[in-house]
Parts: sequence; structure tokens; C-alpha cells
Amino acid sequence: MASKNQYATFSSGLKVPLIGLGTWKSKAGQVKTAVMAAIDAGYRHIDGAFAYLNEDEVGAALKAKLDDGTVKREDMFMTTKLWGHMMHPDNVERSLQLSLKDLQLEYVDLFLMHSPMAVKHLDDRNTFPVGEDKKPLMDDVPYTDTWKAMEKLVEKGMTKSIGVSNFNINQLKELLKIAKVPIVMNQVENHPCINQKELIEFCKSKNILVTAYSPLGSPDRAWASDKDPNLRENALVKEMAESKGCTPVQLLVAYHLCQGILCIPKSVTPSRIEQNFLVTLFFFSFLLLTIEKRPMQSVVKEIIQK
Ligand SMILES: NC(=O)C1=CN([C@@H]2O[C@H](COP(=O)(O)OP(=O)(O)OC[C@H]3O[C@@H](n4cnc5c(N)ncnc54)[C@H](OP(=O)(O)O)[C@@H]3O)[C@@H](O)[C@H]2O)C=CC1
Ligand SMILES: CC(=O)C(C)=O
Repeated sequence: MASKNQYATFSSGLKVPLIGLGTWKSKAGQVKTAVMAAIDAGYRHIDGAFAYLNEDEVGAALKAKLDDGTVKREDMFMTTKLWGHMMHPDNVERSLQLSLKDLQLEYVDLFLMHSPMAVKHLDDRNTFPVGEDKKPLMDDVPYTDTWKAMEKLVEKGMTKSIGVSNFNINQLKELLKIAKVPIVMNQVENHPCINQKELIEFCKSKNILVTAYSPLGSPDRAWASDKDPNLRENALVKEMAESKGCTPVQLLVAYHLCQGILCIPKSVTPSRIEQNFLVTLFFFSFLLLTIEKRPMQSVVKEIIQK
């Protein structure tokens, strides 16, 4: 089925669908259905990570959709991430091998360094090592050394591209000094209640695409509190969505796509997965509407002030 995706292009020339399906917190038994529903809905970009501990189910879903002919491997853009416990250069390749095995893939399209912070490697599946005091066991592994090990995996064909996540401007500057393979992506939290304008502008100036994670404010995260801003129920988001003829969540997704930022909303609910994808179909008109009526930035200011 021809997918109706809009694409951005990495500095390396590789195209990436603007909208992807997030899979963090997607529980065992739900992930396979969610990923299959997403692919049926038209998604061609799945965001995953070793640390989500569900790549085996993501892989099973993709295999089912490859086997039934819905998609070919080259249609799909698959992301995985290197977690902090495997950032030592000696462990980087093994981490990607473990993800590829669970995903049942020969390669991924994007391999991200999940964050610049390393934690101790106790064993391959212990992603949150803690000491006797129950505090995280941090490790001092320079992310520049990790990056050099990631670059080798592009040469080996295990990943088409590499990037980072949760990097700030100074960390990106350090990495840019040594990177020989393009840093194509910085995946960071972004939504109207967090102002990443300076970081986004820096990334754009260096031809590094930005993906917004937790675009809906991650309401299902374990540490969510009812004192947090509720983006999906925000009065201005709702008002603007109504004026645009879309749902509040679709507005929150369009908010990114209109700025040329990729967006990876997570859902395990097929109807929501479909609803979120529809933004790719109308966001260009939405963009025109937004420009005509009120630039998205003015909306952001108002939301943040609410
Ligand atoms: N690189 C990094 O460090 C990080 C990366 N990420 C990535 O970003 C993805 C998205 O962020 P995440 O923090 O999961 O949360 P999101 O901001 O995407 O919010 C997910 C929540 O929104 C709900 N939801 C989704 N669509 C709709 C809809 N149309 N209407 C109403 N509710 C909806 C989901 O419900 P339900 O599932 O029940 O349908 C779920 O509870 C992650 O899954 C992960 O892939 C996230 C955090 C950090
Ligand atoms: C979910 C995720 O990617 C985190 C918390 O880094």
C-alpha cells in the first residue's frame, strides 16, 4: 500500500518519515498489535530502543507485516538506541547486535546514542545498575569514544545512519569536533511546555534533524503527576484544535511537523495510532491555515504562559 508519509532528508541523503510510532512503555502483549496497526495505518517509521525491553515484539510485528506483503524492508525506517550501560566502545557493537537480533533485522536505519551519560555495565540486560545505596552506578565513558565505535557500525552496514538523543548544544559542539560520520539526528523532548528553540535552531544550523519525543507530554510515564500541565486538555490547545478542525492531540503533533521537526507519538490504541498518523495528510494545509491565522509560535507563547 502506498504510504502517505511526508519525509525529511538527513544530511547523509537518507529520507526519514516525519511521523513515527513511539514504543516506550508499550507493554508486552500490546506492542505487536500496536506496531502492526501502525504499519496498516501508513506509518513507515518506528522509534525503539534497547532500553525499552520490547524490541522482540517490535521485531515480530515487523516480520508479520513483511511476510504478509504489507511492506518491504526498504519501505520501513527503524530506529534503535544505545543505552548508557553499553556505551563503553567494547560494548557498542554487541548492543546493536542484540537489538538487531530482537528486531529480526540485518540493519536499522538509525542508531542513536540514547544520552551522553554512561552507567556501569554489570550485564547486558541490566539497564539501571544501582549500588548498595540504591543510587544509579554512573560511569565515566566519554561519549566521543562511544561515537567513534558507532561510526564503525555504519561502515559495517549494521546501521544506515547514526545520531544522538538528549544532547545539549555544548555536547553537540564537542561531538562535532570529532565526528567523521554525520550526526544526522538529535532526539529530544519537545512540546509547547518546553522551549527548545535555541537547541532546535543550533541543530538546524548544523544540518542535524530534530525529533520531538514525548510530544504529548508523556502522560503515561510512571512519574506523571496531576500537577503537571495536561497538554491534551490544555484550553488553548483545545480551542485552536477546534478552530483547525482537528483533535488536540493532532494539533500537538502538527505543532512539530509544521516546524520541520519529526514527531514520534506513542500509542498502543489502534484508533489513536490512526488518528495521530492522519496529521501527515493535512499538516501542509494546517501549516497554511496556521500561517494565515496565527503563527504557531504565538500559540506556543500563550500555552506556556497558561
Ligand atoms: N530518546 C529518549 O530519551 C526518549 C524517547 N522517547 C520516545 O518518544 C516516544 C513518545 O513519547 P512518550 O514519552 O512515550 O509519550 P507521548 O508524549 O507520545 O504520550 C503517550 C501517551 O499519550 C497517549 N496518546 C497517544 N495518542 C493519543 C491520542 N490520539 N489521544 C489521546 N491520547 C493519546 C498514549 O496512550 P495509549 O498508549 O494508551 O493509547 C500514551 O498514554 C516514546 O514512546 C519513545 O519512543 C520518549 C522519551 C525519551
Ligand atoms: C524513555 C526513554 O527513552 C528514556 C526515559 O530515556
